[in-house]
Order: sequence, then C-alpha cells, then structure tokens
Amino acid sequence: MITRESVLEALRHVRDPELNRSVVELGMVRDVVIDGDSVRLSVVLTVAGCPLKARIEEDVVNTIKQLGAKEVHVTFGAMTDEERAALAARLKGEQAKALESAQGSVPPLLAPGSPTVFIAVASGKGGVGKSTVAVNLAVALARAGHRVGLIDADIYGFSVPDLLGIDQRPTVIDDVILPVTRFGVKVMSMGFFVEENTPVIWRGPMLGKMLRHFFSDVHWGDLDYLILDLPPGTGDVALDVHQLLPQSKEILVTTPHATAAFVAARAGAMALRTHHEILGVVENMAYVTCSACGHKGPIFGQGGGEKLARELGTELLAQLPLAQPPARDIDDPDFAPGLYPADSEMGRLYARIAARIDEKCRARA
Ligand SMILES: Nc1ncnc2c1ncn2[C@@H]1O[C@H](COP(=O)(O)OP(=O)(O)OP(=O)(O)O)[C@@H](O)[C@H]1O
Repeated sequence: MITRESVLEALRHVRDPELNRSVVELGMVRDVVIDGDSVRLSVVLTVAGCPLKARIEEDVVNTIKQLGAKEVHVTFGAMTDEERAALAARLKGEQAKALESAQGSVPPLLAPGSPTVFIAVASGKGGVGKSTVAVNLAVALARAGHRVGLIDADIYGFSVPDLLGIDQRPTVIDDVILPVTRFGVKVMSMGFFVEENTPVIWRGPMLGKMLRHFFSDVHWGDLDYLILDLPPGTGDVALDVHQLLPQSKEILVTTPHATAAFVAARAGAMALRTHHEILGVVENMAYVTCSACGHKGPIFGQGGGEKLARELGTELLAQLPLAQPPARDIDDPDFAPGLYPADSEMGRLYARIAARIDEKCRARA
C-alpha cells in the first residue's frame, strides 16, 4: 500500500540535479496526498522557472510510479525569499565547514585534506587551443566517471560556454551560485555574468576578486578534479591563479612551432617558480591526417611539444591533430562546437590524456 511515508522515503533518492541533494532533504517536497493508487504532491523549486524542472518532474513521477501508483500529479511552486535565504545559508555553512582548517586566503576547496585535484591549463600565447584542451579534458575525465568542475579563468577571453554550447545561465540562490552542468562537468565562467559579447573592462584586482568568488560562492559540491582554463601568457590573472592555488598542477598547451614552444616555456617557468607540478605538455595542431591515404603530415612546424617537455622536465602527454569537431545540427541540444565525440579519434586521444593524468595524480596521492 502506498503511504505518505513510503512516498517520502522513495523520493529521498531523487536528487536536485544542480545541488546533488535529495529533494526531500532540501525540503522541496510538500503536501503529499494519497488517494488509493493516485498520488498528489507539490514540489517547490529553488527558483521559479528552474531550467531543470522537467527533469525533476520526470524523476519524481517515475519514482512514485515504481511504488505502484497509477496516477501522479505534481504541481510546482517556488521557495519563498526566506526559505531560499535559509537554504543559501545552509549551503554556505557546508562550504565553510570544508574550509574550517583552511588558512588565510586559501580557497575552500583547497582546505587541507580536500581530495580535489586542481589542474590549470596554460599556454604561452592565445589561439593555440588551450580552451579546447581544457574543455575536452574536463569532459574526458567526466566520461571516465570522475566528478569534474571547470572554471573559465580566461576572464577577458572567456570561450568555455561557447565551446560547450551552453546558453543557460547559472541558478543563483541568494548569494550562492550553482554552476551549470554540461556533459557531466560543472562549469563556471565570467561569460555567464556579462551581457552578450560586451568586452570585460575590469582591472586586475577586480578580476582576482571575481576568481575568489568562483571558489567561495560557487556551490561545487564534491569534486575529484577542478580544471582551470587560464588566460594565455603570464599576466596578472595567470599570476593570481598561481598564488591563489598553491597546490594546483599544470598542463601546458603549445603548437609544434618552435616559437610557440619558446613562448610557452615562459608560462612553464612561472609554474615552476610557483612550485606548481607540471603534469605534462599537450602539443595541439601537431599534424593533419590525409583523408585519402592516412599519412600524417606536420603543418605548423615540428618538435615544439617535445622540446618544451624536455626543458620543463616533464612528459609530452599527447600530440593532437588538426581536426574540427564534426558539424552537427545547431538545434541539437547535445551540440557543442568545441567538443569531440567520445567515439572520434580526437575523443579517444583525450580519453588517453585523461587516463594518464588520473594515473599520475593517483600515484601522487
Ligand atoms: N586540434 C585542433 N584542430 C582544429 N582546430 C582547433 C584545434 N584546437 C583548437 N582549434 C580551434 O582553434 C581556435 C582557438 O582555440 P581555443 O579558443 O581553444 O584557443 P585558446 O588557446 O584558448 O585561445 P585564447 O587563449 O585566445 O582563448 C578555435 O576555433 C578552436 O576550435
């Protein structure tokens, strides 16, 4: 027999996709009324117009039907301002607990004992594919079952939302920001907070502050990896990230051209000075594969990645070909202009990089 208690018990397993908490635990399930094999209830969302409403409804209905209910009627409402403030305070409290023993300005997730591995993706100059590597690496780690976050720290030149095809904005509960989840990766970008394509004209200190907010005010939940797409070069923001994340590891992206590798070496030298462990070098746009005969020919020079890895005393993680993600219907909800499918050659190369990185990080842990 279906009872109010059995419904609530079953719904404990339904999670709010953004907060990754049980909808019952979050106090979202109200007014459960049972009438034979018909169940009525209301679900209060954190914010009206929550983009994940349809998914929550589907999960709630399916779960209750599994109890044997023939009809399930769900009505939706939104939390009151007071309820939302209380929830935000609770989320902040949890975040604060994780940093109880953190010192100074060390961000929450870096509290001693936190298992999250930070990986900054850096390059000497722009346009070498740093953001593409950051995005595809993050998704490859998520595809392998890891819990992954991605911060677009390239504040002036944010491109992560575009590469991942994100047009959604993050949900904000009072002053707590919930990252946007796409392809299993929790994403935060400056691009979410500026008007369509307007230039960011903030100066260094404000940018540093923004980054700190990305750590302290974003509800990341538990993460295995947090990937940071750094701005190119060795400017203020990159330096800020280095200081902000003393335990971060680093990946350097370069093209095979000797000049690109020379410039990338400067970014690498900064990582070494700030005692960041360099996990390896990714040489991007290393060659083109002839579609007729399969021959792999260099196009932007040769040897830059290997030379850079040698100079920095690290390994060359991969040489990636010049290849665009396959064109897809732009209205396809799974379309992401900068993401390579898991079953493509590039997808497999990224899976290999992710596995190697995981192996290295685990070995250290
Ligand atoms: N291996 C590749 N093959 C073909 N195109 C690529 C490859 N890697 C990146 N690109 C393309 O090159 C362009 C620049 O890539 P991306 O934005 O990732 O570079 P970036 O180094 O992050 O640049 P910036 O720092 O200026 O943002 C994009 O259009 C991207 O789709």
